[in-house]
Amino acid sequence: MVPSPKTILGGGLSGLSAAYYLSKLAGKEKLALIEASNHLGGWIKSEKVDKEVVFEQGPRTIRPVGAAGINTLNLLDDLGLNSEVVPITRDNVAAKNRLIYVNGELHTLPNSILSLLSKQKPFSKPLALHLMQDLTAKSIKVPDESLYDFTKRRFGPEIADYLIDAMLCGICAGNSREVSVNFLMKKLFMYEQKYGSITKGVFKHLLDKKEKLPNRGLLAAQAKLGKWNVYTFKGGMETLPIALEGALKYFGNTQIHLNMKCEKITFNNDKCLLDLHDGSQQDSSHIISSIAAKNLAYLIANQHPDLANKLAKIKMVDVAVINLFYNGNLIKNPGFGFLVPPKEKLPILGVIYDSCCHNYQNKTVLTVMMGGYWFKDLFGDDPSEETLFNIARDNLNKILNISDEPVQYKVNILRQCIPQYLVGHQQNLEEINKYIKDKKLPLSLCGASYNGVGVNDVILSAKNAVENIYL
Ligand SMILES: Cc1cc2nc3c(=O)[nH]c(=O)nc-3n(C[C@H](O)[C@H](O)[C@H](O)COP(=O)(O)OP(=O)(O)OC[C@H]3O[C@@H](n4cnc5c(N)ncnc54)[C@H](O)[C@@H]3O)c2cc1C
Ligand SMILES: C=Cc1c2[nH]c(c1C)Cc1[nH]c(c(CCC(=O)O)c1C)Cc1[nH]c(c(C)c1CCC(=O)O)Cc1[nH]c(c(C)c1C=C)C2
Repeated sequence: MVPSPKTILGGGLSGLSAAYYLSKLAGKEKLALIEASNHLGGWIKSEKVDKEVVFEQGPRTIRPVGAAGINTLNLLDDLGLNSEVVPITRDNVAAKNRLIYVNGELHTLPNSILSLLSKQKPFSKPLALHLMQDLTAKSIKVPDESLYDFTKRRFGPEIADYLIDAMLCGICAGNSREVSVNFLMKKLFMYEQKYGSITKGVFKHLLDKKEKLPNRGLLAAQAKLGKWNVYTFKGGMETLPIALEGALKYFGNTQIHLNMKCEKITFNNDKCLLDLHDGSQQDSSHIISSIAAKNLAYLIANQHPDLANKLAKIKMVDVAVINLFYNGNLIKNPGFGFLVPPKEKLPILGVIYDSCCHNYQNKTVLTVMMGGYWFKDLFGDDPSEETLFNIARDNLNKILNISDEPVQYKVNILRQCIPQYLVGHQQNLEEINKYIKDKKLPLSLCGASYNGVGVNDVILSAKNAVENIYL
């Protein structure tokens, strides 16, 4: 009898990465990858609109640091993508200039020791003094807390309102009053809980061994030596899923099924059965689910309602992405882009200056992101593309003083695209993993819903999920 294949559910970046790592470990074992849409890469979509200009719908830059950052660079080495990478080094304006729009003005966020020590708008005193509030702030014992409450308690309201609120918009389009402190500041929160202040924790841990990092391949070594801040790809981010798909085809042991939504999963002893959109069924010895937790919840709800309830707690938000391309250099103060803290009550979350990262000559390419946690309140259930475009253009015209019309633009509404790690996320994750372990379900989880929403995180989550099967 032919053994049932291991199945990867979802063909986004995490599903493709899981298939890649699994292919390398599985030897001759057959694998299946099931993807609901006709496209591999999930939210990663790059559309070429002229000779050099690319409209990115999803991610556009990757960080090269930490274990997860090195892991991605090593994967790029393996895939032979070295010559496709475009580094943005720490001395590049796109790395140094990150802006926020507050009180009708754009302000550069502090990017050097000197700028931490001097008073800079919109802050009422030097940032260093805000940070020093931690020394005298009263500590409280709590199991988890919102990012907003934590930063307001430790550093004061200006840091929470301008810096943290804006940063959270620029990473998960979320509300810092609901997102867990562990999402961005796990270590700092642990220091406060253990030692009474972040500063004390930092000093106590100064001599700690550094995080164990994987060996650096060629690209990771170049990134360190060359002081890369972030990087992207010449032909756009889709270069990565395309290369992963190519590698899977080369290995030849993964059958990729596109347009094949999974509608139900039934676990039976140590086997699983997937009901597919076309009425067929797929037997599987193990499922690696890379789809959003709330989508997985729906598939298992009948048989495992308790697990489904826990998975469904991991909420997602909608983001409208408006790419615009203009002739000429329209950005007076180049940089990475700007974020708008929610306190400003504007209908946009932020704008990325894509042309600054790619060094396009005499062209301006911008991406406006809108909605997130506030999508429905701002735009209702089903805003038209025209409405969203007009809002994006009017805000750009006002904030960047642009009077030209774009040569081209594109509006996409990314429904349920970014997970929100709400207060209690960590505990919920532990309960999810315990349930799967206790019931001995042949199920592994990876993707943006669990241990980090960035490109690096989802690739590493896939690698860990695969390696844990073979432990
Ligand atoms: C607007 C935006 C900007 C971003 N910017 C950055 C950035 O600059 N840097 C960075 O590091 N990260 C960024 N990210 C995050 C990063 O892009 C994502 O976290 C990552 O791409 C998620 O990959 P994934 O595979 O986990 O999920 P997805 O991309 O959601 O893939 C899941 C796949 O599963 C499929 N699927 C779902 N249900 C089923 C089913 N029932 N049956 C079969 N298939 C199914 C879907 O069709 C999809 O293809 C951004 C994300 C967004 C949305
Ligand atoms: C306004 C909406 C969004 C912008 N980017 C994202 C959203 C939802 C998504 C996103 N951006 C980054 C990540 C990865 C985080 C990681 O763990 O690596 C994700 C999921 C990268 C990022 N972008 C900004 C920051 C501060 C970061 C964190 C890492 C880094 O330092 O590079 C800034 C930023 N994001 C957006 C804008 C307009 C912006 C402006 C300064 C858009």
